[in-house]
Amino acid sequence: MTATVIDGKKIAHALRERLKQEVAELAAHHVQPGLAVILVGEDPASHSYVRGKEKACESLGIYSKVYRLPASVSEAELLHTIHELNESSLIHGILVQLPLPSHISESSILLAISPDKDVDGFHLMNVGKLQTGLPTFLPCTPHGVIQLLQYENIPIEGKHAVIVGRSNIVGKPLAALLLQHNATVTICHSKTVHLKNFTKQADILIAAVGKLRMITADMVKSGAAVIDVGINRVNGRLVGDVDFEEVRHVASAITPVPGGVGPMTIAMLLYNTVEAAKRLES
Ligand SMILES: Nc1nc2c(c(=O)[nH]1)N[C@@H](CN(C=O)c1ccc(C(=O)N[C@@H](CCC(=O)O)C(=O)O)cc1)CN2
Ligand SMILES: [Mg+2]
Repeated sequence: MTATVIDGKKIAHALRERLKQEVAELAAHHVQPGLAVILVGEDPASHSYVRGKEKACESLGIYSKVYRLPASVSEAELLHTIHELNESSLIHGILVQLPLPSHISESSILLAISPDKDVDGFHLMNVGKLQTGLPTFLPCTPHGVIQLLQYENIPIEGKHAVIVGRSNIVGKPLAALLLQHNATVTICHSKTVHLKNFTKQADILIAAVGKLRMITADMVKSGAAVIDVGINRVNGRLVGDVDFEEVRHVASAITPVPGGVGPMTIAMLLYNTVEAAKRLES
């Protein structure tokens, strides 16, 4: 078997074209969606993602403002900036790029963002809504994964989805979303004993660990759909958590890195920003 390679760039592009039209329709009603991004510190990867977000907003006609703050910024200063943005009529979406420096409490910062502007879907109120099945902003990467599966007509209902990784930004919210789509969901993590016994059962296998090529062909059931959320840098090159060249001969569908899930993360952020503007301006 040779897997279909899922082209996340193409699917993200199609979504962005749809959003561009929506932004134009909003402009006709004198509404311009606005996104504020707060970036703390000098991490080069975070700077690169934020530039990607800025450029994506520009290409759609979304207003964006980036706050680039030094790693030494205090939690109080950060909270002050968020409180101002909560009140700003130009801003519909607020995002704090993660990770934050260790002297700042991530949970206090995320809790300060107005849930109505929380386009990452990380505020506890929105985390609770997702768990409860109430409408809310869906976290961008998990939502992107669902979109990829749906675009490729990969069935979710009744399927066994195995997620390797239990982070708050990918593993846990993705489990909630897959459950909403009636999958049977297993979450594995670094302390899982006999990981392969679980991954081998997956109809949909999601790798979100951040460990280079940790999913090898012998861990994958023949015909499974394999989604690689991993981002690892090797000598400046990006590599996922899945041994792509080997696993593509076992899976029925597979996402590459780069060009798989990554572009969808930004597309879903744009989607949430447009949604936020529609809700706040209606
Ligand atoms: N507040 C948030 N912080 C972080 C999030 C998030 O959703 N919200 N996710 C990640 C980083 N991230 C967005 O912030 C992100 C990661 C990767 C990509 C992407 O487009 N990847 C490309 C390759 C890009 C490259 O060459 O470096 C790909 O995979 O094809 C976009 C966004 C952690 N923090
Ligand atoms: Mg990718």
